[in-house]
Amino acid sequence: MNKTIAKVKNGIHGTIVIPGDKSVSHRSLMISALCDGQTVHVKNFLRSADCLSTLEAIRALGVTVKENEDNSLDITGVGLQGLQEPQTIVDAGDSGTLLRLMMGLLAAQPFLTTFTGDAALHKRPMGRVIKPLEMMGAKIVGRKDNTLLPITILPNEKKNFHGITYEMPVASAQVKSAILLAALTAGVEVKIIEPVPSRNHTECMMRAFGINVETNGNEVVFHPAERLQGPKTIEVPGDISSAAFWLVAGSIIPNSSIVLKNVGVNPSRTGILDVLRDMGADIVETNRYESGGEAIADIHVKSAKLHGTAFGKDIMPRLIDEIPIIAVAALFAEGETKITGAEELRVKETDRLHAIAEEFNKLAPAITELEDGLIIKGGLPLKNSEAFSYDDHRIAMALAIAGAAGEGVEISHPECVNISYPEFYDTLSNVQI
Ligand SMILES: O=C(O)C1=C[C@@H](OP(=O)(O)O)[C@@H](O)[C@H](O)C1
Ligand SMILES: C=C(OP(=O)(O)O)C(=O)O
Repeated sequence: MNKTIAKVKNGIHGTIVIPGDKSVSHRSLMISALCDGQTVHVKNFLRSADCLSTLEAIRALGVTVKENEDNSLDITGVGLQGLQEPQTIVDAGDSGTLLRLMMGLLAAQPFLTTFTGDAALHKRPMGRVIKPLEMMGAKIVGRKDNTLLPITILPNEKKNFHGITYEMPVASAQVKSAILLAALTAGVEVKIIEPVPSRNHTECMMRAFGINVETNGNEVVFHPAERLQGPKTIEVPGDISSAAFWLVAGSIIPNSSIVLKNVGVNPSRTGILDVLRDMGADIVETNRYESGGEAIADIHVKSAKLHGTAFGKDIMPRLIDEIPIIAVAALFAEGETKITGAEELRVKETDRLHAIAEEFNKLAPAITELEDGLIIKGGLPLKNSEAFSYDDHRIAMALAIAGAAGEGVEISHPECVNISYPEFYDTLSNVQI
């Protein structure tokens, strides 16, 4: 069934408590699972489809996870050598993060794991993870010359693993994290060099668990540890990639004023704040503090007159998932916006550059698709139309905000928001006067 989004009449107002960060939620399960018999309390875990798939996968590896009513988890670690062979195929669902990080986690285990996933995940490139893991000693087989799902990790022994220095061809936190998790479980030293630094949640969380991970510019060096000593509690910050929809909605819908609570503002994720401020947005951060190496703040956003901008590959990893909603900001800005260096968007849940150009042009003929980006003409009148989510959560939510700020929209395949933000449509209704 389609989702009808109406034009917002009188602005959006109030306070939104932003749900837990998807990246940090995945990592909280995988890293806590490796503690020595200790129970880690994870607060504000994101109960979305992707993170619940990771919860099931971790249980399949023999780890006890208690789910509490307040969205917290209690995870009892089994130690660095304590994971058990899953009795059936591990289903990664739609989640690139689950699959790629778990391939690292399981690369050096003495048992076999086979992964599957949904139709979208079967098309996404996995050679980028398999290659460095094989260089470390892993034995992995996958469809199409070890590049695609289904993928099997063969039983292996730690003694077959060795450290590597790996220069990553693409900036990817998932590839970096897979290598770090393999190094942790295999007990080897690795050095990773990124073209541009990507999100560093794995490094932050490993440090919170007593691991020595050094960062120097584009280089990350991991030193092996005998065992993991977890903090008693992990606090998952609100996901800035979810807050992004309200940052843009609050900016472009006239007469809006909205406070976003507990947003993760780790500098490796705040490219959206830089770009929106550069476009003229009125965004103020308050109540800043740190937890587990992650910066957290409240963000107040008010309507503002935006203008076009240009940005490219250097900032891309800091806002990689925000391009669909930044495209919406650009539609409502004065002048042109040019986005380049965004070719990674072609291998997300869908080809997001193509999906943005196809579907937003149904609302206004404003977008030109480039090989590695988009040119967006701002200020054209929008019309109400039907548009397709491509079963991609970020496309669906960006379309919803474009419709709410414009003349409404009918979204087909709207339920994919469950991947990262199950309460998104309810929140959109609740913040309208
Ligand atoms: O490590 C992570 O949690 C993620 C890394 C990014 O992917 P890449 O590593 O492929 O850039 C991002 O797009 C994804 O939503 C989450
Ligand atoms: C690309 C995304 O996630 P993943 O790679 O985990 O599927 C996303 O959430 O936008």
